[in-house]
Amino acid sequence: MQARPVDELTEKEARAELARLAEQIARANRAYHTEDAPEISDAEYDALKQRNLAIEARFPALKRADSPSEQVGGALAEGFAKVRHKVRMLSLANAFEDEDVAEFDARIRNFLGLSADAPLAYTAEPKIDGLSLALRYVDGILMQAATRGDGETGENVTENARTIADIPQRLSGAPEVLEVRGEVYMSHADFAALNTRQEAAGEKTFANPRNAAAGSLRQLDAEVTRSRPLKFFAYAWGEHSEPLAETQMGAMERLKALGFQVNPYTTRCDGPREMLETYRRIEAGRADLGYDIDGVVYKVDDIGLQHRLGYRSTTPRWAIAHKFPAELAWTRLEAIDIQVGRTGALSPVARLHPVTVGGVVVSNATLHNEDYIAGRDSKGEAIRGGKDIRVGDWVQVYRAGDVIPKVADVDLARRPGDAVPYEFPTTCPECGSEAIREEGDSVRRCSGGLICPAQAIEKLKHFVSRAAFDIEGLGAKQVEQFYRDGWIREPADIFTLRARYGSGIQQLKNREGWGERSAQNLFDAIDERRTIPLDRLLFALGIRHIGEVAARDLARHYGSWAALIAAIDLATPAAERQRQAEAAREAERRAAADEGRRAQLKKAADAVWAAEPEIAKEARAAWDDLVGIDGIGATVAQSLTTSLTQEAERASVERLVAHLTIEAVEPIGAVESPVAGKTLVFTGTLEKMTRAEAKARAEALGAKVAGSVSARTDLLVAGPGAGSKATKAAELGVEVIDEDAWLALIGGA
Ligand SMILES: NC(=O)c1ccc[n+]([C@@H]2O[C@H](COP(=O)([O-])OP(=O)(O)OC[C@H]3O[C@@H](n4cnc5c(N)ncnc54)[C@H](O)[C@@H]3O)[C@@H](O)[C@H]2O)c1
Ligand SMILES: [Zn+2]
Repeated sequence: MQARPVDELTEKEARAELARLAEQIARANRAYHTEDAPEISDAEYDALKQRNLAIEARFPALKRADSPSEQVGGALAEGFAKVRHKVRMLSLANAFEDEDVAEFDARIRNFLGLSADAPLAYTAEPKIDGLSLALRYVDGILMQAATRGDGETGENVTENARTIADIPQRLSGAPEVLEVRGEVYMSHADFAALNTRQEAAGEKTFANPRNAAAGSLRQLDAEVTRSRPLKFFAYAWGEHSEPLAETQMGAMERLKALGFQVNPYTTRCDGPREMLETYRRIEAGRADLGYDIDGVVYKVDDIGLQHRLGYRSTTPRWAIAHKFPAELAWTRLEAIDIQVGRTGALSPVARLHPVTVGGVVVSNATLHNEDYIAGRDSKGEAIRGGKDIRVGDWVQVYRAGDVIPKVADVDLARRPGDAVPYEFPTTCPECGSEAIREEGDSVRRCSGGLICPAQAIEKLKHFVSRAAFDIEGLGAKQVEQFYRDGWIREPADIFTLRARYGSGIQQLKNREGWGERSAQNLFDAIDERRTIPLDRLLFALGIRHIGEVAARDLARHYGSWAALIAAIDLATPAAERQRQAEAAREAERRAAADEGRRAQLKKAADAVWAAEPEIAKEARAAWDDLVGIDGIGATVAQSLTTSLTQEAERASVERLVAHLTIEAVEPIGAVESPVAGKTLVFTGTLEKMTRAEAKARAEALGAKVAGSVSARTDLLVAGPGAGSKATKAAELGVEVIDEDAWLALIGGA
């Protein structure tokens, strides 16, 4: 799907899109970081993050409280003890183009107040595609190893780390306290051998070396980790009782002297030109390294400057990851299959002649939707120069350290003479119901609803998934089996399973794969989930557009299931009216040629509301309240009201809820600091740091920095030459302090 250019978005569209992006990114993070099983490609993920950043840059006011640009990694997996990091473990900002590197240099000079020709050195080193690990040594003895987790708290994997040969158990000549950080990874050869062994043993194989490394390190049984050939490169440090060196290069040498592996391709560079040369050299040697790298990391060499530059919410200002472009290959498209998803979406899947892309054999790829196959985007505009995709075509497959590959291009010169345009089905291949494509939707959907077995099964799978009810022993496979046998047709049936079959556990025992013990465990696991937080329940229902983030927003707003349902019922007539008004407006918009007429028609559409005084005030208020929730918006609200008031669907939800105790959800906490939550203004000349640096420090401590003084200002930091702002602050009774007092307040220079 071709996304709309960010600078064409209206504020309303931007808000809705930020919500959607938060959703998609949260989901990808969970799959990738928590479950080691990514669902989208890295390139696709990076594109989502970039777009989110671009929209936030254009509409700073719309930035969400739970913005993905403020988060690192994913939730911790269950079963590990938690380790709170003394120094946060962060992510890296990305560069994709050469210009981004020059800009990175310019930004740093600007921040530090350095002229364009002042010397400024960097290091360039391969970005290892593994997972980061923090090793804590006290008096030279390895005491603790922790994964990054969400950056604040990681998983304790000490015993697992002790099994890795590259990780020294003892250091001599190290500072009293030293936390060494680096990347755990697996070589290509070890990865291939591991997959062969896994396959022979009938165990799951890994999609790529990164997943294999992450899955192997994060094992509850360290003996499993021992059997996996993991390696480790050191490249950073956390808490340390004395400095390692004055430069990044020096620190790497010191780490090497202490007995760590450091990457031999790390190079000192005198500026962007040398950085790009090093990037090209590392990229050219990539295939011969024997392990995966996904880019080059540049870091300011001078550690003193690194300290001054400091951090944004999730990334250091003094480093950036320059990513390699995605990997591509050509192969033949053998067939197009249609899969039916949870919301009835018909998704076309390309069956490919197997081809190796970036070290992974690819035989399926997504084709997105019917427009994509036809060579159009959702607006009807040409993509790929308008080339359609046909069975028999040679297609370009695109992958970037990822799992679901895509078809990016078609070679018309190699198109077989008898190839015909693909005809997208207009009935559901699973249940035969009509498949409808609504105005403005790029996806065709099966209209069968709950009678469509594909939708019912996908809904159930979603219901029991990790982020939803997470019922131990009831995975996708079991759900399919239970559905086929007619034991579970809808979520409520899960909670009556024991009542219906429990007395005769015999029945379950007689089935493939179930014993007395596992049946009993399943019933117990189900009982454990009879109490469920409201947000999880909402997410589990699998309503279109309601992902984890929207579910949490709704749960926080309404507090209880009863309040939510009451509000929805109340808002529904208004929702319907709104839908009609929008449909009218949309139809007119398409008909209207010129501005004047459009305005006239907009008025007419607005009149739909005006002409309906019987839509009670409360309905309107309930609707406004719903769409007013930060991050919800009309699309989510419509989906929620439509699905929860649709008769069969509502009945099914009511049957489910009757078995549950639903818990309220608490709001999130904030950073603790003397300026957290306060609004600050800087004015005059600061002498110890640039304005940018001061602002960054304040924001890192949870303060908001405003450009002008108002009644909402809590504190004015005024350097010499402060003018009208200081006067205004005095008038408003706002507290004014100087730079030294400011430094003292935030804990020194
Ligand atoms: N496919 C998906 O669904 C999905 C989801 C989430 C994240 N991702 C991928 O994960 C990455 C984003 O996650 P991220 O927050 O870990 O950011 P990142 O991988 O872009 O950068 C930060 C990480 O780089 C690693 N690193 C490797 N070599 C390094 C070196 N020499 N110096 C410093 N750091 C080095 C560290 O582990 C560090 O935490 C991206 O590549 C993204 O595409 C993919
Ligand atoms: Zn169907």
